[in-house]
Amino acid sequence: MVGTTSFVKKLGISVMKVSESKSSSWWYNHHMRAASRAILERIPLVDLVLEVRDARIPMSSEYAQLRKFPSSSKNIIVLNKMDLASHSKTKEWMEYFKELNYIPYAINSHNKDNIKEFLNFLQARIRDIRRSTDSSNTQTTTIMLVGIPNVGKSAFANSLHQIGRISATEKGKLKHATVSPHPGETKNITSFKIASNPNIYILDTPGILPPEILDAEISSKLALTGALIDSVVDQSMLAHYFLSILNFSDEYKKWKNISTMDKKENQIINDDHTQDCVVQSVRGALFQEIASFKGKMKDEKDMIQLIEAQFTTLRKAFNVSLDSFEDANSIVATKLINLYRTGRLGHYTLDTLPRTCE
Ligand SMILES: Nc1nc2c(ncn2[C@@H]2O[C@H](COP(=O)(O)OP(=O)(O)OP(=O)(O)O)[C@@H](O)[C@H]2O)c(=O)[nH]1
Repeated sequence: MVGTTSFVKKLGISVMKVSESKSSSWWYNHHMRAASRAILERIPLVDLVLEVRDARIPMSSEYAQLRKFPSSSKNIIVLNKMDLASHSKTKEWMEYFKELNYIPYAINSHNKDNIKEFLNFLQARIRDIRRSTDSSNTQTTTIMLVGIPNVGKSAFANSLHQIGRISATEKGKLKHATVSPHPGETKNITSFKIASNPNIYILDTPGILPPEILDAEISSKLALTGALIDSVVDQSMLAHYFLSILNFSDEYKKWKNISTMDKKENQIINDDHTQDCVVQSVRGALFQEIASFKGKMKDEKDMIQLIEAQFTTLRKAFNVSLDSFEDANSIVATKLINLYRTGRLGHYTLDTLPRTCE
């Protein structure tokens, strides 16, 4: 992955639509400004801040506004969506954050056991804070979740609320945060009880981005992981970006057996359009294109040729048969990105650890 970073820069891939990239701060509307102000006002008042980041981009998903506060033992970095990131890279990132005196914790918000372990860790942490601040008699602790859009704050808040040790009536059958694959769905700060005696409340907050993101590579990573609304992103360029990452990785090598299936089986896959069969078909198509590639990955022209060949094969794999080349490519791109975002095309950590940068 180290080589990909500079290569993607060389390719000059810009995933932002031209009309959008011209206007600065296009995502920072007055809702986000107001929410950002409300969050910043509350941070000094809460007992603990959980900064939720996306484990696939542990650095690029930083909640930059937290830098306005002195680094504090109150802050924990939650690397959510660990199920979508490279397991070994997540471990390395955890070590890196520990070296910087942060408290990192990797999690999959959809995994009950993970959430139970996290709750135990959280309660131990709260006991420590109470002891050190001489507030052991305090009956209520308030924790705030902060983060950029779509990192899974609401899914995390819901899971903590559902699994937390509180009575069934307190769980309030109807109370849950809005979870959505689209960024910017959380509009207000909402409180959820996650433990009783002593009480712990968690505040779910709207996702906030910095007013400007000047680095094209960071915006590509934010777009690919779903932190930016898709309407401002060129889906075809985003798919190019993803394919360049995939082609440089080792993930596709696991799909070798799919591509060696005999033609009859391939035919069945192409006729069957259940999600699993489409995924197999896509993996096989991507592997085959890379396996038959004669050029050099590090050569920009060769890489672009490979990606274009992959787009053509993917039209078949996704069963897209439109006459217009642009429409077909944009459908392929959208479908490909969806598969990546649900983890069906491998596990990638897109950020490179600072000490291993080229
Ligand atoms: N695979 C996986 N998906 C997750 C995880 N946590 C959340 N998601 C998914 O990520 C998407 C975004 O989750 P949300 O909880 O709505 O994210 P948010 O940070 O509250 O988003 P905003 O409203 O933009 O602030 C949803 O489709 C969730 O189901 C996780 O640990 N693993």
